[in-house]
Amino acid sequence: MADPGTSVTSVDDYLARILAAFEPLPAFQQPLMDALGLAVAEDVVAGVSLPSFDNSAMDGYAVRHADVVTASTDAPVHLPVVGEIGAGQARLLALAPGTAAKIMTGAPVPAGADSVVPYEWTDRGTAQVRIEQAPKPGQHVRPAGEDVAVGDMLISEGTVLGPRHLGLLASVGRASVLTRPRPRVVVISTGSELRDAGTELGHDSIYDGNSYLLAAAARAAGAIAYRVGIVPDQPQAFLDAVHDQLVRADVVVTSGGVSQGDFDVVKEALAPLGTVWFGPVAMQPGKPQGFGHVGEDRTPIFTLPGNPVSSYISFQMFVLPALRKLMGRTPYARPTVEATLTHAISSPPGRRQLVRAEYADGVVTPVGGHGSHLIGDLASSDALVVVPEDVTSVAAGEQVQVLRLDEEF
Ligand SMILES: Nc1nc2c(c(=O)[nH]1)N[C@H]1C(S)=C(S)[C@@H](COP(=O)(O)OP(=O)(O)OC[C@H]3O[C@@H](n4cnc5c(N)ncnc54)[C@H](O)[C@@H]3O)O[C@H]1N2
Ligand code: MOO
Repeated sequence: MADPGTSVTSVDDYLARILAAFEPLPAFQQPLMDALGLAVAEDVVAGVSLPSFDNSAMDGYAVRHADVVTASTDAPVHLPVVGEIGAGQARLLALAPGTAAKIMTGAPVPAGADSVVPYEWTDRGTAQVRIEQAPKPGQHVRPAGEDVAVGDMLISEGTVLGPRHLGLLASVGRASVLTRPRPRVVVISTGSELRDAGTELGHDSIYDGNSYLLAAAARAAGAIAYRVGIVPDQPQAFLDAVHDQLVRADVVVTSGGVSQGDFDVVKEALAPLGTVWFGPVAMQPGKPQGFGHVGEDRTPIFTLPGNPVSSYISFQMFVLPALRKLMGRTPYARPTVEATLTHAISSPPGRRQLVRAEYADGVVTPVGGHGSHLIGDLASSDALVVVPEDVTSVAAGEQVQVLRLDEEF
């Protein structure tokens, strides 16, 4: 992708070229709490069974079913109590016929016992117990291996680990799990007109929304985001900022400075390197794009357009799939869902248009105007209607494909 492009590249070709430039990050054993939200890179097989020994489901008395089978309120059975077994205090290993042992929930059922009588069916005796109701054979005993057997497949490769998976991993004794790390994404905004939120604005300056927008999108995608903030329209300052950041970057994302202007700093600084492709992509918003590699380690760099909506949509279309590939998460690109369009849309021929919209229950409503500067409208939307390249108008009531922006996938 070193040659500067002149002809328009299709969205699909551009994405395919980008994805071909990424391989999943190498996986390593990470402590469980660090693995939350990461894709597991191994098939996890149970090394122990769960429960790992027969244990009591109730506080009560471990007995042999045959000894208490006749017990009733009118004809209670009396048994001598020969010991007490608390969870984690397995002193009594075997129970002789005709005896009972106090047992607590979770404690191992002694050999010889096969059932547990809950306290509520007894007089809670300590030397001798009066039993007024018989358990069924095996009742209130949780047998070893009932839940998980040694060798069971617990979690298959590629699963994104959530709280329940981590609980299971810890329950089978795993302190760490093979997972791919979160990619580190450095986000840089370019533009001499930019000021950081919370500072004074001049008469011709604007607040830098993009570095927050993109860093937050990277974090929401599961990456670690470093928001470097603003770099002015000076090629050397830009190159210095990029090179300063490479040490902590798996991916660099910039915004601004990639179209046809006289101060398009990103293009001016990177084009001479010959390692970054710049060109128009057949998409609206987000026509001017750039992607390539910088620095000794050939760190991937996405140079997104500066208009906030273009920047965000470019992230969704190209950066997000690349980050997911690095993380070993599939599918790479956000899937579409079908919905009924409430209002007609027109679209330029030859470009895939992504229309800001609100989605609810299979119905999608366009939000605001087409302008790529309308970040207010962007924030009010939660979906993008995809109008294909060869479609120039869609009528109200037609079925369309929609990208739901806040959906996990
Ligand atoms: N003669 C042409 N002009 C433009 C073309 C074109 O084909 N020919 N393409 C337009 C399109 S489409 C887009 S998109 C923009 C992209 O321009 P740049 O990537 O060079 O971005 P800038 O010029 O730096 O900024 C564009 C716009 O966005 C505002 N901006 C930039 N950074 C931020 C930020 N961090 N936070 C908030 N807003 C930002 C900036 O002030 C400009 O208003 O080019 C068109 N022009
Ligand atoms: O194609 Mo630019 O990305 O909108 O306004």
